[in-house]
Amino acid sequence: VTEAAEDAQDPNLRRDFDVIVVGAGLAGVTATRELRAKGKRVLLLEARDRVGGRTWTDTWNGHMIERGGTWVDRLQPHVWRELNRYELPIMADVGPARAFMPTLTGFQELDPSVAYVRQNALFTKFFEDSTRIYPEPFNPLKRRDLVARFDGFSMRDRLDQMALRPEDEILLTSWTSLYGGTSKRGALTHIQQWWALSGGTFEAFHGVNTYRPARGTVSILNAMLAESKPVLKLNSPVKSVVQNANKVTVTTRAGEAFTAPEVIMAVPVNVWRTISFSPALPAAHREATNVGMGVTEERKLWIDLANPKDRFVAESPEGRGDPFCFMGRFNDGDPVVAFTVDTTFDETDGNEVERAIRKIIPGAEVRDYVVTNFPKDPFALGTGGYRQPNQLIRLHAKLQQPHGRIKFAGSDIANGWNGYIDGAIEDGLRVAGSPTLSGPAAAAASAEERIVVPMVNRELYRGLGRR
Ligand SMILES: Cc1cc2nc3c(=O)[nH]c(=O)nc-3n(C[C@H](O)[C@H](O)[C@H](O)COP(=O)(O)OP(=O)(O)OC[C@H]3O[C@@H](n4cnc5c(N)ncnc54)[C@H](O)[C@@H]3O)c2cc1C
Repeated sequence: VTEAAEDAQDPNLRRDFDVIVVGAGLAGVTATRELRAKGKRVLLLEARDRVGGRTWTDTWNGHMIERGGTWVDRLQPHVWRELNRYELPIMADVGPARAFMPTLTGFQELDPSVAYVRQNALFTKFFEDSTRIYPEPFNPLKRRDLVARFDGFSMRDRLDQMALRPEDEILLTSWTSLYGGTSKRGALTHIQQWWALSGGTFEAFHGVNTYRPARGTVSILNAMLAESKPVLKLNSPVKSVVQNANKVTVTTRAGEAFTAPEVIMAVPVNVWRTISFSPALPAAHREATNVGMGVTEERKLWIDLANPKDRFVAESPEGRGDPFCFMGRFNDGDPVVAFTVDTTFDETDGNEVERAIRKIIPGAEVRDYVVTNFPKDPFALGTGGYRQPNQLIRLHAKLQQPHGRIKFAGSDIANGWNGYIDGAIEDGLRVAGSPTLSGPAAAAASAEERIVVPMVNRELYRGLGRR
């Protein structure tokens, strides 16, 4: 059968492709679009019945909710460029009217701008070396020598080194635990790089959690897929990937086999260990997937609170038995979003959930809630990527290396906003051989103005509050 004759066939019946992309998250879909633009015949295999992976726009009790990744920002040039390219509208959270912040004995209610000023000073000190060790923040190993000095540090080590007054330290550990799973597990260099990517200011570091696609993160994926029209097979979890000198055979759990000279694995690092590779993965890849790169503690809840009904934010310190490190309602009428990394907390028990919120806000009343547990999901096995101490220098560059005919992609191994939507898109570009953005190119993408950007006041808590 000639290639032209094959192309005339229904592409859904093809078994042989130029590239097989495994995983239809933002990295896999970005890579697919780029390869389609280069004229490649691409098969995109996705385990779930939906695209998007660790982003998941859903409807719950009449609300559009994001069960995974949500916020995007101008400082994240890869996603910003996509929003502009497809003219996808964004919205800004209005932000909280009240802040519940931890004290040594409980919580106090503060004006959000007061909480913001306090945290600003503490975060700025926490991050004081960050822009120096990351002079080119999209190139994490540019100053390998400087980064090496911090590579073994956890965020807990940094807190210990700062020797803060206890009442100050507890204003930081909601964040260091949320991002790392625990402050001890999370590498200091990872969050330092995010700070450098934010330009080294608290306004921007906090502010990257302000805007979100008004039609959901799924609107980015749908726009990319509509443009590139790959052969997409949902409900097709890949079981094995076998390569020989000429081609790779990818077999699904249902026993369907497909071949291509090149395969892109755009599944989470933590999932690699559940797929059989022949020959076996290189040592660095095996280590990464066995130790884990996606945070394995985090669960995200959307809560219908009958009381209070207003906009608020609440933060809890690590290790004190207050399970929701971060929660809040940022728009009138929205449900409350809450994150927990407390592995002793049973978020499936509604009484426990209500009790935990009442410790912060007496009289809180839970009407209903929904939990998303990506760490328990076999196709995620974790939430956003976040390295552990000593992983950056030892593993990062190696994980981007191909294994024969197999390439790897994903936010978990991205150079820039690793652990974010932007990192997934960046890494999808990289693996497809398309240019990624840094330096002046990143600045130009961030300056794009084809979409309307609601004005926010970045001097308020979480950079919010309309001007
Ligand atoms: C709770 C939570 C909150 C977050 N908040 C933010 C935020 O506000 N802003 C932000 O920028 N980022 C956020 N992130 C991070 C962001 O969502 C991720 O970094 C990004 O979506 C990862 O994209 P990816 O393509 O690298 O991986 P994934 O989205 O995980 O895509 C991998 C795909 O591979 C598929 N797959 C897995 N195994 C197989 C298999 N065996 N066969 C076939 N397919 C398979 C999966 O189903 C999935 O579709 C958050 C993440 C979580 C979980």
